[in-house]
Amino acid sequence: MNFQIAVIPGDGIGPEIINEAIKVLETIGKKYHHHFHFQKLLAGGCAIDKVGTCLPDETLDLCKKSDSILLGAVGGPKWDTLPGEQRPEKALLRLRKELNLFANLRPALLFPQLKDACPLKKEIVGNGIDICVVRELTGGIYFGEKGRKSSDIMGEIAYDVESYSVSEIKRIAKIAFEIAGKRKKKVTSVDKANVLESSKLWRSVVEEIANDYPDITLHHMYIDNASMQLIRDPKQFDVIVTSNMFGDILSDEASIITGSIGMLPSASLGNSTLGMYEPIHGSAPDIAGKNKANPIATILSAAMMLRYSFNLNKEAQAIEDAVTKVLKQGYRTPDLIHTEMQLVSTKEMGEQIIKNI
Ligand SMILES: NC(=O)C1=CN([C@@H]2O[C@H](COP(=O)(O)OP(=O)(O)OC[C@H]3O[C@@H](n4cnc5c(N)ncnc54)[C@H](O)[C@@H]3O)[C@@H](O)[C@H]2O)C=CC1
Ligand SMILES: CC(C)CC(=O)C(=O)O
Ligand SMILES: [Mg+2]
Repeated sequence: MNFQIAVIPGDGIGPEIINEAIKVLETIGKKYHHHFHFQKLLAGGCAIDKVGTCLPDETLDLCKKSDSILLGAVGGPKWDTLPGEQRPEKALLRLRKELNLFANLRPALLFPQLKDACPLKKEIVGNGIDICVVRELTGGIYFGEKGRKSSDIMGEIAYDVESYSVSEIKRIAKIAFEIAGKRKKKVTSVDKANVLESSKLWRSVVEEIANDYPDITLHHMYIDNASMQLIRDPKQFDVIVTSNMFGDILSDEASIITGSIGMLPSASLGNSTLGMYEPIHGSAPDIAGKNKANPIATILSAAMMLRYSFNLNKEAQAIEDAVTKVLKQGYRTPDLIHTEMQLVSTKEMGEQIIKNI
């Protein structure tokens, strides 16, 4: 089969990790007789430098026309002083919004081979950690009204508004319950309903949706407690459903108990098969250009693309199995390294995964 993939390498480590994911997909294409056509597109800081805007119209158009999108990361210190609307990160927010990719799935899976890289005690980790964070992606505080005003009494004021509609909460809650139905049948909805009005609505709508899923257990948890429980006893979680900002933060926290932020992939989905797939991490300016970044999160994101956008389940599994084998063989990028392991670069990790497909 033929698939048109829009590729946005972006900034920092973006191009390095994307190159490895493309090579992995090409290998899968050859082995299973699919033709993946990659079209590299500009977005982020590199687009600002080249054409003066973080999301050129052409990029958005071609993304809309493609079968799926694979993205590295955008942003970096070079563009940090730009006003919010012009920053590279705005490209990402616009892509998510324009393509209506409201559901961000972030599976936090501790590979058994990485137990030594997990900072938690062995008795806490037990047989492993397997959590799916379902993050609302096109609403909440990242998209609310924002601005500056001045007050005679307080001086300059900056504000960002968090708001959620019933329909936005319903559609993300349904996705979380559907996913939980295929897993351990437990949803933890994370909010701050003891303080925030938007969270009170969130909680009541999630409860309403839960009535349609009688075999799924629903728990509510405040975000502050959830952040602590994730470290104290991560095994209590199956599916976590939460708002845009809480999900952003909690998934970075979840990533480190799987060994490294370089391990966590994501799928951003909407109502069609068009999805955007990207690692959960950013452009990692501190290691950019050094061939040190862990490409596994991006390669696993490519596997999610095969599964969710193209329905190529055995091909996705082949990538995931190859990652497991490489970890078993002891290959580690610097973020995962500990004693007795074979230190490899970004490129070498990609090559080892390809060898194992
Ligand atoms: N999806 C995206 O495009 C995102 C972009 N950003 C942007 O990225 C830039 C840097 O943000 P930071 O807060 O530093 O977060 P970051 O996720 O880029 O990096 C945080 C830490 O994790 C490490 N790290 C990240 N990915 C890694 C990988 N694959 N392998 C090994 N180590 C890795 C970095 O070296 C750094 O020490 C900012 O401009 C930020 O706005 C941040 C998050 C997501
Ligand atoms: C621009 C940010 C919202 C990106 C980010 O941190 C994320 O999606 O995880
Ligand atoms: Mg983030």
